[in-house]
Amino acid sequence: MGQKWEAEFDALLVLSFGGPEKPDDVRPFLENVTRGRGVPPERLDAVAEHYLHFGGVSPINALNRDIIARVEAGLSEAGIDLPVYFGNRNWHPMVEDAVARMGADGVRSALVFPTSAWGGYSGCRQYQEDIARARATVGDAAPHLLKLRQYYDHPLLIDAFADAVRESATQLPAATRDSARLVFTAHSVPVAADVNAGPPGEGGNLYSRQVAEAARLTAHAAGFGDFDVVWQSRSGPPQVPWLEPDICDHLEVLAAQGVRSVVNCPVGFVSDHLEVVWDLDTEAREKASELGIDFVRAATPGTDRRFAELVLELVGEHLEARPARRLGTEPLLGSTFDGKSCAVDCCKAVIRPAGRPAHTH
Ligand SMILES: CC1=C(CCC(=O)O)c2cc3nc(cc4[nH]c(cc5[nH]c(cc1n2)c(C)c5CCC(=O)O)c(CCC(=O)O)c4C)C(CCC(=O)O)=C3C
Ligand SMILES: [Fe+2]
Repeated sequence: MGQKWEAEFDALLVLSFGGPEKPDDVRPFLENVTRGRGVPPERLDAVAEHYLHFGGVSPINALNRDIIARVEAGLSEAGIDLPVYFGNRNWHPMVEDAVARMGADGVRSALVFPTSAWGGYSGCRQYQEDIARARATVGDAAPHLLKLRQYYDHPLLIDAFADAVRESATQLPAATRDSARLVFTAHSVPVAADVNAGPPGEGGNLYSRQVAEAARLTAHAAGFGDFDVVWQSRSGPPQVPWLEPDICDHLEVLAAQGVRSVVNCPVGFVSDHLEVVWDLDTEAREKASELGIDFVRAATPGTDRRFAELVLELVGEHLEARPARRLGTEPLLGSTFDGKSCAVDCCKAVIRPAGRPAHTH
């Protein structure tokens, strides 16, 4: 069985978002991210500050290299000879360069592991577009690329989050630990993008539905009955509605209800990206402290050994036709060939020029 797979796929590409690795990278990186997306310049200045606060270095590339090292170790332990490549949408190593190198190395056909677990435009379809663009750029030498599926409810991911929730709760002061409120966060997106998320005619909101389901599964596994799902890291002009409430506004509501401690689980992020270390560990923590709330943030799963095992399992679904292990019931999509979308208009982009109101006549 392994032979059949090794004949069909001769490499694995880890496809991610990318981030700056020195101060001079920050502006060009942000321009790549926001080209044509209507993010106001004030927001870009603020986000540039966040990166510069950390010396102009995003944690994301190093975290992805760690994941790749563990995946390579797992593959070699399993006796699978499959070289792993690394490419990003927005910063070096760029996916176009990775795909060019794969072609030059004689790779004909490869699997692609995306570092986003989710459906939706930003979390899924845009990665399909990256694959299609990279193949088009490289031309005839480009390998065929099969993107692996969404994995937001994989038991290895949920277990890693649940252990992290339990572990971070133990860091709360004994006096407020037992009454702690569990608050999940994921990256906000425009409401219109969430409405478009999923195949047309299947109810929409695929991203927020998957986030809600992952939160429920994690809370249950961690032994919490009550929990909230809120959002973080909004951008875009103020008149465009995004998923709400924001974590910081929600902390005010919780404080007014008498909540004295919060366990925050960034269920929407696989690693400690800048959004985690800035928007949560800096801004939300400061807000909580102003409100007199004890605040702890659960670890992300990227550094957990189970995350590399998850990558190997997804690869094994193609190697050995293993059934997809999952805990949830929401639609599970996102695996397509050569950057096609899952369906016509699946997770369609919402492009609106900066500053223009949603409805004009
Ligand atoms: C759903 C989602 C994920 C999760 C899925 C996935 O992982 O892909 C994600 C991940 C990430 N987003 C990241 C960074 C940024 N996202 C931005 C802007 C935006 N994100 C959006 C959504 C998402 N983003 C959206 C709808 C926008 C508006 C503009 C647009 O429609 O594209 C901007 C522009 C400035 C700002 O407004 O913040 C930056 C710098 C980084 C790297 C962080 C690091 O360096 O560690 C990562 C992993
Ligand atoms: Fe983002």
